[in-house]
Amino acid sequence: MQGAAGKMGHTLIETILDNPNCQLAGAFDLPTSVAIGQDAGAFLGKSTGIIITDNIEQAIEKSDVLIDFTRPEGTMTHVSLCLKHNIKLVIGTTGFSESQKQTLLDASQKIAIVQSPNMSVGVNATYKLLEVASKILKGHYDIEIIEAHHRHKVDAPSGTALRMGEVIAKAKGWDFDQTAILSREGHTGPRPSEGIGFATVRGGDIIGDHTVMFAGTGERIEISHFSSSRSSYASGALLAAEFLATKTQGFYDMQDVLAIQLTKARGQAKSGLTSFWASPNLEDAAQTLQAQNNALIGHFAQTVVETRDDRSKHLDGQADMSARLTKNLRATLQAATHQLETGQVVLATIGSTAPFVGLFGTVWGIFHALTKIANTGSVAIDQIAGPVGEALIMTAFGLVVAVPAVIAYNFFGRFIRTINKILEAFAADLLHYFGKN
Ligand SMILES: NC(=O)C1=CN([C@@H]2O[C@H](COP(=O)(O)OP(=O)(O)OC[C@H]3O[C@@H](n4cnc5c(N)ncnc54)[C@H](OP(=O)(O)O)[C@@H]3O)[C@@H](O)[C@H]2O)C=CC1
Ligand SMILES: O=C(O)C1=N[C@H](C(=O)O)C[C@H](O)C1
Repeated sequence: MQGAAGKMGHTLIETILDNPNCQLAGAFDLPTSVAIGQDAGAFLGKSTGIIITDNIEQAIEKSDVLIDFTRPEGTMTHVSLCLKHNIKLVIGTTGFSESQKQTLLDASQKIAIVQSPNMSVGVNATYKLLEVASKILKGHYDIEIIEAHHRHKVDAPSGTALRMGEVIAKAKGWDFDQTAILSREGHTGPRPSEGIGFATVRGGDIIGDHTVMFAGTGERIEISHFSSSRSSYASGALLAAEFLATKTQGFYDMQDVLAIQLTKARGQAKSGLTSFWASPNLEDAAQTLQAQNNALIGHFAQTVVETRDDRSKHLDGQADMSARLTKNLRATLQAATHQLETGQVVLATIGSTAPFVGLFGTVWGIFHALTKIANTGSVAIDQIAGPVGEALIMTAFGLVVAVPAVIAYNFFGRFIRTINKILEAFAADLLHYFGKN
């Protein structure tokens, strides 16, 4: 964990300590930080045994993944260390220049990197809403993005606002660099119709608000996301770290990590099969799939190659090809399914817990109404209406959050089952073709 004493550093440490799948292996910060020498959990009153150090090499020694929420110049140093020690990287830092972005892309040829200006599930779902809105609002709707953050934020517009602009430009078929109006001042002239305007607000402790306005004639549509805690960024970063467990190299974003990109996975499954069966041999197939960044089908091809070449004297290597391939393909299939289901867990949790928030509200409101009646000894309507009204609002809130999550869960579930069927059939074909020799 780099930037361990920062705002995101603290939220991440807290989230890691609560996550049974992750372990804090090291924490470091700048030599000037007052936290150097302290236990990483000290701010929580906890002892983790991990001391915050300014010696990065020492801190990353025992790590699988480095999580970086710092500044672009810090990230550049961390990338070169990760390359040196072959460590995977989750990057939440924003504000990179074009050449810094290229450095990250180059590094991803050798190590696996997830980089996203916003790791929250909600913001990544919002990108999808923006894509749809941009496509269906075909008339004259001017697009403006307004973002607000705390007074300490150093980059503007926010990485999220810029990504929202890129998503919209892509959906519209516009060139983002040509259409983005990053700021306005003085005599600007009228607004161009093919333009994406940006406005930045900085103040107080605002965690992160983004609103995209589609302003038409006589009407306006707004799509907003408001963060009320940094924990959604932190849990997204940990999902990204888990996602990297099966990756050796490549450049990914949260759309790859979350189930939102299941459509992409289905496309990959179909196109990967075409490339695989069109290849002259297994090695070529594995190479083509790697070049296409098609890990989904690529892992299956790789499994067949590795099983065929396994000459080990362990029990594993002694069984006949059919038995070994069955076992290894089963493991590959399970890993692929687990990967596809990652985002499902988040949706299932939201869908199953949100109604309880509503139920809690109902119980709380009725309890208050009864307490008032008991204290005053009278049953006046104004004593009941307030608490029961609040109870109903809480109940409605629980349902408003849970219902879309359950719908999304079912929708993605159908997608996953379709992809699984494709992969199962492919695994059976591979066994049939390569299981004998
Ligand atoms: N992708 C996402 O979901 C999110 C991204 N962010 C991004 O993460 C970054 C950090 O945000 P936040 O935690 O709020 O910021 P903070 O300023 O609170 O924390 C940054 C930390 O990084 C340290 N740091 C600063 N410069 C360097 C450097 N050159 N090398 C190494 N470490 C350095 C700071 O040390 P010191 O304090 O001693 O200077 C501090 O500990 C920002 O770019 C922000 O935009 C934030 C939230 C969510
Ligand atoms: O600096 C922040 O705080 C945040 N930065 C990210 C960004 O620039 O988009 C993500 C989030 O909005 C919080």
